Amino acid sequence: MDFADHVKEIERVGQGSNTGRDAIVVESWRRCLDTYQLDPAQAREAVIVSQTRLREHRQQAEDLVHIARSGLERLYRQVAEQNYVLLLSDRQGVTVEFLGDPSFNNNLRKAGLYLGSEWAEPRAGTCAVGACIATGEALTIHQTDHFDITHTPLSCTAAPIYDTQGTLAAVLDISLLSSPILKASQNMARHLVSSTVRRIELANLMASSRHDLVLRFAGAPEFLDVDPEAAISVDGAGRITGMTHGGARLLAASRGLDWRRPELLIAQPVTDFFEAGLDELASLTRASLPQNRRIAVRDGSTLYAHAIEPQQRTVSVPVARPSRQQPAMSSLGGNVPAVDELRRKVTKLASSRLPILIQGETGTGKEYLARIVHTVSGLSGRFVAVNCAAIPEQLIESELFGHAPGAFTGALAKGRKGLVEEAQGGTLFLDEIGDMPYAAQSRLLRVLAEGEVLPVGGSVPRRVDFRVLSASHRSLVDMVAGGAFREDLYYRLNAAVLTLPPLCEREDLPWLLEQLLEKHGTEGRPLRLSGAARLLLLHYAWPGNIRELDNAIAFAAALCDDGLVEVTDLPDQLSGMSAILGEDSHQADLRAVLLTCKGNVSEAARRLGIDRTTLHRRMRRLGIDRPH
Ligand SMILES: Nc1ncnc2c1ncn2[C@@H]1O[C@H](COP(=O)(O)OP(=O)(O)OP(=O)(O)O)[C@@H](O)[C@H]1O
Repeated sequence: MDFADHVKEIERVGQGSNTGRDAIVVESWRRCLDTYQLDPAQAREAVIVSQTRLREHRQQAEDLVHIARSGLERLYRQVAEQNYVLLLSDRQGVTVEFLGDPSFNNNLRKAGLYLGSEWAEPRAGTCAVGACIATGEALTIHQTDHFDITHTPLSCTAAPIYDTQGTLAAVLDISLLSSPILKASQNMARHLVSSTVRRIELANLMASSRHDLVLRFAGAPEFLDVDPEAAISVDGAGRITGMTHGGARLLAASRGLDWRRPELLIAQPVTDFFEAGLDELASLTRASLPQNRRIAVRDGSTLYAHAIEPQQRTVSVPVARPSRQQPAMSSLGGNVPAVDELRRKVTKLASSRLPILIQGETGTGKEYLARIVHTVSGLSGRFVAVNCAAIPEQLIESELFGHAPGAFTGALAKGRKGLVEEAQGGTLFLDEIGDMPYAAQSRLLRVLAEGEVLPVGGSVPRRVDFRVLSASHRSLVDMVAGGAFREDLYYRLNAAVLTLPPLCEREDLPWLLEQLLEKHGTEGRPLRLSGAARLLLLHYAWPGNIRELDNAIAFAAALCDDGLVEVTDLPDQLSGMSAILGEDSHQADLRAVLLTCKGNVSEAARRLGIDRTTLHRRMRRLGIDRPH
């Protein structure tokens, strides 16, 4: 379909004709024409917000992104081979998290599939994120369903993420730059996105309901403990305090209410919706088999339920908030030779103020190490981290070096300091330095060589004094050879090199695991692992390195009962492995305990808190022999 036909079709729909599009598309086109007064004949470039606004949006979405990350990364791994990119946008439609193949960066950025792109309907016209925000439904906006001709090559599928109070909090989207003609090709994508959202909402509800009883529901007992469809939280007085979107729909359906009106559900007595008292609901714990945990809903249907007791906590700490403290040298790793060697190097280099290039795959802890270097160096200024890949190309110079008064139309009249000056007396950490555009590389080189920064549009340089650390997961040497990275800048940045190994090579994995169990536990009470969960965590290949491990533990912390992480609380890519091990989790748990006790049944029974006869009976039932 060419441009003129596309505009004509939108105009016909605006005049009330039916052109065979889905109702959801027709309604969005009408909103674009009537409410936002957009002109289909005028193509608009994708809008990318400034780095400063992006930072604000990301900060607001931080908790959610942290909880969502494990789900996002898993989804991305499932779809990346088909060339999908993944966006998480906040409720204003601003992309706050992005996962995509960096080799397509330029095309993706142009298409608006990037960090900071703004996808609200009034800005971008009909698109999946915008229509999802407007309707609250999961949907696909395929090619010419888009209002704006700029976006018609794309096929985008999005699902809303609701917070525990039933308000739309974010949108998860997967998009293709080019796609098969048929819209039906995206049905699987919708299914994948929706199930990821379900798990993210469940993790979010678990993380925010530590004092409340959580009830999870499924239509079939087999899925209850592994992939519940809905969940709600209930306080000690039996009132509903939170819900996943599935939970909202379930509650609303049980009384013939509208799920879009969460105020009719939140704070209502749970007994209004189920044929059961609070005590009865609270008794539906894992102590009884899933098939015995049936519960009658007020609309006459039957569900299976799983009650998770509130966790006893004295201080309320949001479990999902990442620590903002500067890590100390001791937190670099366990006492193994490779880490000791790294520690020795860091101690020597930290006080020298030499520029250090930190190398390592993504998620190996490059920024974490940079923070340690900053702590150890004792510099009095701030640690300022800049992700060069996240700043749109046209803004990178003004973000880094600031701009002089009136340098841009619409820019602040007073001018603004850049991030380089914010690092005055401290450390500037340039992450993904390989993504810095060539022109900005030249300016950075001048700053480093002369100790002066010249703001964009300015004529008077200002003196700066800071330590520069940089990192890249790409090989800068190759980039220099290919002419994409300035050789002279490369030599300025890598006066010294620190290399972080991938997680699968780290001998201190058990130590790291303990740190993260402590980090994601409640105050003074680290998370605990079942034997099988520990085995899986120690044997998994960890393609995503420490970040993936960190996310997996954050995810498990949100899902687990009473601080004990079992196999079913781990992200799917791990819990799936238990089938590979060929054992159910009880069997693997017992086996692990027996192994650690070197087959001593009395000791194993003591650790499990049961007597020896019971342990022998369980071993017989599960077909386990004593290890020799
Ligand atoms: N030694 C460590 N101990 C505990 N947590 C760590 C350690 N190293 C890294 N982490 C955690 O792992 C996660 C990833 O670390 P970081 O962001 O530093 O990785 P990165 O290599 O900079 O990633 P990217 O290449 O994507 O920028 C963070 O949540 C960080 O807190």
